Amino acid sequence: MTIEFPVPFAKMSGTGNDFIVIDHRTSLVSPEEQPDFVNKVCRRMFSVGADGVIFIEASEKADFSWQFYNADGSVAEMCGNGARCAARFAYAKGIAGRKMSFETLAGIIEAEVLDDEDVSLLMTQPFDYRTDLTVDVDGKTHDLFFMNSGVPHAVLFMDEGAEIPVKKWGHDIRFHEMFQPTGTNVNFVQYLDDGGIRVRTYERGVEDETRACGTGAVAGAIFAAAGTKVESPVTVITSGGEALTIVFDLQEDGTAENVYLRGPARIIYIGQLTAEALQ
Ligand SMILES: N[C@@H](CCC[C@H](N)C(=O)O)C(=O)O
Repeated sequence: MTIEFPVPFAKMSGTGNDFIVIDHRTSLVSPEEQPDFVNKVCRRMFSVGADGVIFIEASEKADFSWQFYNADGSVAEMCGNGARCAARFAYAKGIAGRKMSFETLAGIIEAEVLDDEDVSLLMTQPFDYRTDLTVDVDGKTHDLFFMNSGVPHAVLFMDEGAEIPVKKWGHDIRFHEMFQPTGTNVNFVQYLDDGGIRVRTYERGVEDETRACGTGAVAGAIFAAAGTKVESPVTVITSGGEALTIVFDLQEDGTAENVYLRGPARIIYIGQLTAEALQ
């Protein structure tokens, strides 16, 4: 194994979506080792446990670059909650100032660390909108909306108060043939009385419901606004009960421009991974 132990890291939480963030400007884990390393350190109860791992790397085009991994060791192009954590980490470590930009596989993200623990992100432009799809779940046909807000997202609107088996339905849709070979994240959206929405997300690469998903909140908010039931800024209540704010310019055709995602990014603890974290 080409891993330089101990590996310093920060455990971070973006509205309950939790990550291990590693300053990797000096290489500690070789690229070939990274998927297995991630898979092992993300195991809850046996290691640190997290929804993903973020390696902060040097960049020639921006303040830094990142490599984002889901808990299962798969690479994702973007992660909204992880991006807020990466920005807060970079600011805390002096890698970037309050206002920064960083490279992701989805494109350059601009971020600003605000006065409190909040971070605001200018997201990449969503694309691949589909509003003509349906899917059969639990013996019923549901309208399904789709976009790529950095990563692929399916969105289903559910009645308020409906019991939603997120893990089962999410899994079935994530692996549905219409989304192969890449698969999709799956969001279940409910309108709230106060004008906001609740979004519960089944995440690809975690293969379960997570406590929050930033790019999923973006997709849910834009489709909800296109359906004229909410307006930007949209407050999204996540599965973990915390709020994200999505700001965007809705276009006449239902697409969105200038999409911002704002919410907390907390440094829970810092530590050092030993080789035993991989056992
Ligand atoms: N939790 C993230 C999304 C992470 C990537 C996703 N699981 C995928 O593989 O597409 C977010 O906050 O956006």
